[in-house]
Amino acid sequence: MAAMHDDRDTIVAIATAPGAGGVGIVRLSGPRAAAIGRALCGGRALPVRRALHARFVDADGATIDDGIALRFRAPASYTGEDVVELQAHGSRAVLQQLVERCQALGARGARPGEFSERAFLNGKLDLAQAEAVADLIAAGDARAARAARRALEGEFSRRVAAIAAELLAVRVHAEAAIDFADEPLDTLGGGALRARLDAAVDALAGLLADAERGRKLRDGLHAVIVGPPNAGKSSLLNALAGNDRAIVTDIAGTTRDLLQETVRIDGVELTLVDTAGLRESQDLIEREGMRRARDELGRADIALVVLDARDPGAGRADVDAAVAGVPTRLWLLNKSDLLTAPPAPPPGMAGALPVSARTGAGLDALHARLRALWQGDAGEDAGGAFTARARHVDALRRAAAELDAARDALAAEALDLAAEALRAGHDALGEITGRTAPDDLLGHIFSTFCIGK
Ligand SMILES: Nc1nc2c(ncn2[C@@H]2O[C@H](COP(=O)(O)OP(=O)(O)OP(=O)(O)O)[C@@H](O)[C@H]2O)c(=O)[nH]1
Ligand SMILES: [K+]
Ligand SMILES: [Mg+2]
Repeated sequence: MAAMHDDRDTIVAIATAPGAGGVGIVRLSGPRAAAIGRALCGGRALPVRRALHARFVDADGATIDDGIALRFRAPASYTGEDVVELQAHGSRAVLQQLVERCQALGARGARPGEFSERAFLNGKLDLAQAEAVADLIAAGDARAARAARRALEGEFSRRVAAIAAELLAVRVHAEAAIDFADEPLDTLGGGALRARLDAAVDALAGLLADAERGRKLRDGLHAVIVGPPNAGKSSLLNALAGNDRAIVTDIAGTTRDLLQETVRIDGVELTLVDTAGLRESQDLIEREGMRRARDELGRADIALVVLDARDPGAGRADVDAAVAGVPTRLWLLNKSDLLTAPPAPPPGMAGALPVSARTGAGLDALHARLRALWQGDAGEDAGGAFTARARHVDALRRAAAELDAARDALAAEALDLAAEALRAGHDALGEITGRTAPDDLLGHIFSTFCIGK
């Protein structure tokens, strides 16, 4: 991990959210933070970790505002550097003047996420923990916030690090055995080696499953609405979202492009994507729409399959093929308002729900079904759940593939191949905590943070 950099510049930003508030905070970090803070407080030295009530003054001593100054000495601060926080009245004009005064005194405006980036570079947080800071700030409900806290506290990182350490040990053992290639592996502790690798494979599989749940906790569920033309897909999107975003007409093939809406149903964040109806068509635009629909299904947690309740078999073949790979499929028999008797459940559509996008009938049952799915998927908050990101899941999957390769290589007594796969698996895990993350990935991650964080 990088050592602390005393040659770094000192950065400044407003740390509180835009808009007026009772209190607003300006944060400084870097070697000149204490000196700049002192100058702003009219030359009064800032005590460490104690509140100082002070007047904040400009260059000619005129008061900008009065408030509280707090100083943290490196390395015992959020960034690991000298940090000063100025709490003033939460006026944008006041906070901006304080920032400008800090800049005149030698600080530089911080880039988005730069405080967290410095915390990462100074070893205060690993990358997954820094990402958890951003996830905590963005958490939409208490459960997501608790899960982000757990990731921030290192719950996720510790499990990654434990597996990484195990892989390193197995690799060292395998590399040592390469020098004795004439001897059978079993006389060189091959059995123990395989057992350790098997245990690491199991631990990684468990972590991957938890990270996939954590990804859903963070991102919500991704539901794609599909079905034959005119079944009422766009009408259903509008009914669930409570607006009229999607164009609805009685012309088959109305929807061409993907249309996305984020809705919150019983506390569950759901991304809904409306798609073009699936059918044989020579129309170029419509075909491109269907291609996009199929593509989108590749990212779906749930397919909401909308069928016309009066003829649920119509167009089924295209739809069944398109949703075959989606983890969860929910069959909706729409336009149930046009039926005189409840529809008989069609074959192969266990648990099909009659609904009506027009009258709203059955939508409560659909909400309940989605909620149950969410709880089954993301897990009840029984403890241990942590937030994770798609990039973490991806890295864990790559690590798992490398471990499989290492296992095969060990079985074939190809020790050099096994060692190579173990190294690649170890590197994939290192991307999660940032140990082996390339600079452009780091830059990308921190640039998505807000300024002042
Ligand atoms: N009676 C009744 N009509 C509905 C219902 N849902 C949709 N419709 C009607 O069915 C027609 C098609 O609705 P859309 O929502 O455009 O259907 P779609 O599946 O998005 O159609 P495409 O985008 O063309 O594939 C419209 O005339 C709607 O008013 C419903 O629940 N009941
Ligand atoms: K239509
Ligand atoms: Mg439509």
